[in-house]
Formats: sequence, structure tokens, C-alpha cells
Amino acid sequence: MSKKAFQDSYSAEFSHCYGCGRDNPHGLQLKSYWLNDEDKTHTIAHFTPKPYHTGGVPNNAYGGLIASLLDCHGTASAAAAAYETQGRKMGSTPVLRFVTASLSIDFLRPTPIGEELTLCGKVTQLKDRKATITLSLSAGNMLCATGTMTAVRLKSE
Ligand SMILES: CCCCCCCCCCCC(=O)SCCNC(=O)CCNC(=O)[C@H](O)C(C)(C)COP(=O)(O)OP(=O)(O)OC[C@H]1O[C@@H](n2cnc3c(N)ncnc32)[C@H](O)[C@@H]1OP(=O)(O)O
Repeated sequence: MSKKAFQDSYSAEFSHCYGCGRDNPHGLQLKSYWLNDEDKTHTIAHFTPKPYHTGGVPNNAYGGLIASLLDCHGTASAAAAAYETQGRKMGSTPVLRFVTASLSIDFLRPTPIGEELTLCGKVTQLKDRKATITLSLSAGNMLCATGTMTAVRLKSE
């Protein structure tokens, strides 16, 4: 994808996240986008687990990996929605940066390794500093996990 990912708009100090930091060579480097630039309500990201992302059962991904992906996609979706609500370009200052306050995941079926996964997000509520995000992770047409996140915007100081 040639579009700029949400995470590529993060300031340098926030670019080392294990899950999505562009400047963390040991991390997952997840990249999130609007599903549709004309209708900025849903977000999307892709990730293909490697064999070393196994949870121990051959060909199945580690649950912590799934949580990491949903975590980063959720906070990125919250930030993108907050900028959108304010009519501002993502990454512009003052920076709107969200952290995870809570994340609940239902692991519905094993997640395959070596197949491209699709993560979807939707910010269902954005009020003051608090965002609620619904999340899903699929392999092809198989829904493997769903999640709900509360993310809180960091105070500017
Ligand atoms: C410099 C670092 C850079 C860090 C930047 C790194 C970015 C990486 C992003 C990747 C994602 C992560 O892994 S983040 C890392 C994992 N997460 C963390 O480490 C966060 C640790 N927790 C915290 O720092 C804090 O608890 C916060 C920031 C989440 C909230 O503290 P606070 O700022 O004092 O806010 P507070 O007034 O308590 O709450 C604000 C609103 O959110 C609600 N709220 C708070 N916690 C919860 C909760 N668990 N579940 C539901 N709702 C909650 C409150 O009721 C309130 O709603 P109302 O009364 O207004 O309705």
C-alpha cells in the first residue's frame, strides 16, 4: 500500500512501539489505514504471522500476538478518529495519542500462521479523552478473534 499509515504520522518519540513502531526493527511494525478515504469510519490493517509467532500448537498464532495486533490497531484507530473529529491532519500538533486502558478479546478459533490476517476497527464512541473501539481479526473469511478496547488520550503534558 502506498498510502501513509496512521503509525507513520506518530512523532519520533512514539515511533518505537513493539507492535507498530516504524523505528523498532525488532517489532511487528503494524500499519493501520482508513478502510475507505471517502468514509472514515472503519479502519484496516494486515499482518502475516511468521512461523516463530506460534503459540506452541503448530501453524497457530500465539494469543499474545493477536492481542498486540489488536492493541496497536485500536489505539491507532482512536487517534485517527480523534484527528478526524477535530478536522485536523493526522500527526499535527498538539499530538493526539491514545494508550490502551482496557482490552477484551474473544479468541473464536485458531489463527493460522503464514496467511495474511485482516484487522478491522471501528471507533464506536469518542468522548472527551476516552474512546471505545470494536475490533476484529480474520483470516480470509474466517473470523478468528474479536475485541473491545477502551483507549484514553494522553494528557498533553
Ligand atoms: C508517555 C507514555 C507514552 C506511551 C505511548 C505509547 C503508545 C503505544 C500504543 C500501543 C498501545 C499500548 O500498548 S499502550 C500501553 C498499555 N497501556 C498502558 O500502559 C496504560 C496505563 N494506564 C494509564 O497510563 C492510565 O490509567 C490511563 C492513561 C489509561 C488513564 O489515566 P488518566 O490519564 O489519569 O485518566 P483517567 O482520568 O483515569 O480516565 C480518563 C477516562 O478514561 C476512563 N478510564 C480509565 N481507565 C479505564 C479503564 N481501564 N476502563 C474503562 N475506562 C477507563 C475513565 O473512567 C475516564 O472516563 P470519563 O470519566 O472521562 O468518562
